[in-house]
Amino acid sequence: MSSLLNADAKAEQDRLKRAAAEAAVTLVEDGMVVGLGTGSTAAFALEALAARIAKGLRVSGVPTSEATAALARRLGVPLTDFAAHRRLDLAIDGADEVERGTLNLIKGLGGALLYEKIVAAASRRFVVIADATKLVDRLGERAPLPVEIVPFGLEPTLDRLADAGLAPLLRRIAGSGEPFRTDGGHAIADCRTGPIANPAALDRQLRAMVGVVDSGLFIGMAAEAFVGTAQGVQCLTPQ
Ligand SMILES: O=C(CO)[C@H](O)[C@H](O)COP(=O)(O)O
Repeated sequence: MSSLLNADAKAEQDRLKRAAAEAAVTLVEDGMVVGLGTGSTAAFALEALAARIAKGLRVSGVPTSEATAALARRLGVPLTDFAAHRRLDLAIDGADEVERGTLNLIKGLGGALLYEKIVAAASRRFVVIADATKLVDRLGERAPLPVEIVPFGLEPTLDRLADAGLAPLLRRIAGSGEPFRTDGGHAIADCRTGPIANPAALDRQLRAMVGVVDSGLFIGMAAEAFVGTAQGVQCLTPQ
């Protein structure tokens, strides 16, 4: 019974993710170079983009992960890279938490935060897509904060995160027992922060730590968030 309820809730969440993704993909114009996000919501956006390409839209995409690149190839979405395009017109990506008002984000539970941040930073317009469960009053309320770290010196870096009160847990590939590695070859520590009072200060503190590559905090980067709700898709802008 409860697994049926869970299946229903998951189907509804997927419906809202898809609706948000489809709304964001309407922003894509002919000739654009688009940053392609990672995760289940971003996969719905890729499907919507592929459907428009099948009808004649000409675009190319820069993927934020090998998984997204593989899906894009399967769906027939042409890929390009930063060597050919230093600036992207638009990037569309999911998020683990979206803070109401600021549109600051936690990203990276899918393990692609560094490449996602590089793509978002290189884009003229960065658009977030999410279902309503991702909206929070304060970042860190529900999701852990992923922090990407260099494997060399992993243990002292984890100690540094623990000394900062962040209770880091290493992300592991389910079942294998091996530490998870990002496409860039780094490890990820998921940190329990609780509600974060000053995300910009925490992001600065983390990025200043030896051994830390980047944090999953995306501060002041999102221009809009398309959020799928039971009442329809809301387009939020930073207040
Ligand atoms: O940051 C991410 C991957 O690194 C994803 O965008 C985030 O985890 C959301 O995933 P989903 O759309 O599957 O809920």
